[in-house]
Amino acid sequence: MSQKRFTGAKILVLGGSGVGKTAFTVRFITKRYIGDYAPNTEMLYTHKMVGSRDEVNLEILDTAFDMPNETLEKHVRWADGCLLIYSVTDKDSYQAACALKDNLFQQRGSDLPVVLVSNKHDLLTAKTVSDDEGANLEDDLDCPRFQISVAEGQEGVNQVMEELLVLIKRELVKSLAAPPSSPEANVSGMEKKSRLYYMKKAFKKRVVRSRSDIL
Ligand SMILES: Nc1nc2c(ncn2[C@@H]2O[C@H](COP(=O)(O)OP(=O)(O)OP(=O)(O)O)[C@@H](O)[C@H]2O)c(=O)[nH]1
Repeated sequence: MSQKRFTGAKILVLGGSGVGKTAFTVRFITKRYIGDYAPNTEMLYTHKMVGSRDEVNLEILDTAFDMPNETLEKHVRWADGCLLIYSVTDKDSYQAACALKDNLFQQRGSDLPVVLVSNKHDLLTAKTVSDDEGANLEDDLDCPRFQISVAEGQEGVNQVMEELLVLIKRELVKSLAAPPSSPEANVSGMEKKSRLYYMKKAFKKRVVRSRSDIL
């Protein structure tokens, strides 16, 4: 990402097997839904978004779910923002998203903008992931969640990308406003963020527990 102006961003697309990572990426870039994609392949796409005032160059990395851990870590370090996708018809993909969430937090604290995407909402009769489970993960990630169908429409895909770009821009502004710091200071800042995140989670759990004690 440019250090002074928002001219581009690196976007990581993560999620379990067959959740629609490629369908999402291809739909965003080409505005088409083909329906049949090469399974389990990693692909880096580049895409230029031309607005009324400026251009933004996007690199979008559509990942394969079964990548080695070192590859995942390298991708997470590379990214300016991340789409974490699960399928509402596939509980395993929800569990995979939960595991990926832990990985993102361990590496980047809360400084990596994430948008959670619950896909395949055209198949609600086959739904296996509840709204509460989706909301819990959204809460844990402290990020926006969109419920979409890549198959059925372009609008949800565009909204997801717009939101992620807003969050990435916000993170850029924040990093420009922060005083320059040493690499050591960065590490401890990140640890502080992770610690804060886990404290927040523990506090929430305690509040829920004491509420259920009262009831
Ligand atoms: N019904 C429905 N099918 C979808 C939707 N999005 C993707 N699919 C289908 O789900 C299958 C998997 O989609 P992909 O885009 O290949 O999923 P992926 O996450 O890239 O898969 P891997 O790379 O193999 O992990 C394909 O048959 C898609 O057509 C959706 O919103 N609704």
